[in-house]
Amino acid sequence: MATPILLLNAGSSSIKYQMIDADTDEVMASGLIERIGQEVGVLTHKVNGEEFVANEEYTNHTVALASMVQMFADHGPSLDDVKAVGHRTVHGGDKLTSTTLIDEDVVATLEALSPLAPLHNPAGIAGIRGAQKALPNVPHVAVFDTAFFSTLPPESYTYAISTDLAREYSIRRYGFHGTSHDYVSHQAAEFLGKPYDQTTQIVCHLGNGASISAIKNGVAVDTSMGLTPLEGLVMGTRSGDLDPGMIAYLHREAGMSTDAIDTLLNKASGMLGLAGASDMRDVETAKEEGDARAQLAWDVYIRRIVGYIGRYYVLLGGIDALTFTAGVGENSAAVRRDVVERLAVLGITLDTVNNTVRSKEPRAISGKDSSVAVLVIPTNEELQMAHEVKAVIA
Ligand SMILES: Nc1ncnc2c1ncn2[C@@H]1O[C@H](COP(=O)(O)OP(=O)(O)O)[C@@H](O)[C@H]1O
Ligand SMILES: CC(=O)OP(=O)(O)O
Ligand SMILES: [Mg+2]
Repeated sequence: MATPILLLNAGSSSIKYQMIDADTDEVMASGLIERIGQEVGVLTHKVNGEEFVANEEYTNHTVALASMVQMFADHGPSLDDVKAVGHRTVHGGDKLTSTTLIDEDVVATLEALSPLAPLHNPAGIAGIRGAQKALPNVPHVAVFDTAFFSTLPPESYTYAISTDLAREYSIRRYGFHGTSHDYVSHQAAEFLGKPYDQTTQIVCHLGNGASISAIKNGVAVDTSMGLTPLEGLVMGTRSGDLDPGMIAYLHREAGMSTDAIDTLLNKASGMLGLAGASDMRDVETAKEEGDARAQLAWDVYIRRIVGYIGRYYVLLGGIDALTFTAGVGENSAAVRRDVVERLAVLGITLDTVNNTVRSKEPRAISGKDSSVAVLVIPTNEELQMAHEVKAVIA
């Protein structure tokens, strides 16, 4: 007996997937479809140590999912044995706050919330529709990025605007990447050998999208993303925090429509806007070659992270662990170095040798004299989702 679960993590231009046996945590297959919507997309399917690659035009997520299904049919494992499909779902608003069986009402709610997660919810819905078509006879389950942050206290989730308006439009801070913050913070406590509910920590999820969370004795109390996944850190293509006055200013002075401003801040800002490249590897290379734009982008990126760590350190009254995760956090030793170097005032130090070791395992990179454990922990949103889906279908 096994409980194979298919997990889909749909992004704006990509779909990551894994098939996991939720009884043993064994990864039965995994894959990535990139550059959806571009002329040539890439589908990489991994099974039994073998890799199969397809290059096709994936005009949209529905087409991409159909190709994924074909990959499973051609190279296995069979989708016939799948017991359930889990969907990473970014914005559940104030109605959908925990892992939920998907029905038409749930899809309608996600559609209504699309303006609050314009890069993510439409992709998630397309993933749900495509997978429902391919696997019509199994439960489909939504796992929400926001769920982990349902514990934020009012002083953290409240924006200082009219309470009536906020209530009418469900305007509050929700937080995202919760599946990752949840998984990684549990791994961090385990790594330290401390009970989760006695561990106070800061987790830096630095991927294409990026967010930081503050977790006090196992309870999420603050996070850098807010009403939408735009607030907070500087990201690949997103600005993160800025003066909200800029929006009206751009509208009036630059004649930009609200849609144009939304696109600017979500898709053409961040590292892309500052350095001309959204991928941190490209920015790092350009910076090392002396590119002044890349250097400035890097400095703005690091400063924002350091500012949030300082803020959360004070709000939490000190921490046990500071953890880096996701694409940049797991792989960029230079980002970790430049962040931790600026935390010396808090007694937090780095082991510069351990910091450069590459590994897929959780590891400590703090200096011997560090007041806080500094960790690198690979995230695994799909594994966390598999456990949550299994619990819902049980
Ligand atoms: N070796 C590396 N050095 C620096 N950044 C890296 C490295 N490998 C991956 N990245 C960064 O990780 C990002 C993707 O992170 P990921 O967590 O997969 O994001 P997402 O889930 O949002 O697609 C890439 O855009 C890239 O900038
Ligand atoms: C919510 C979010 O920003 O997700 P991602 O990092 O996958 O874009
Ligand atoms: Mg991600």
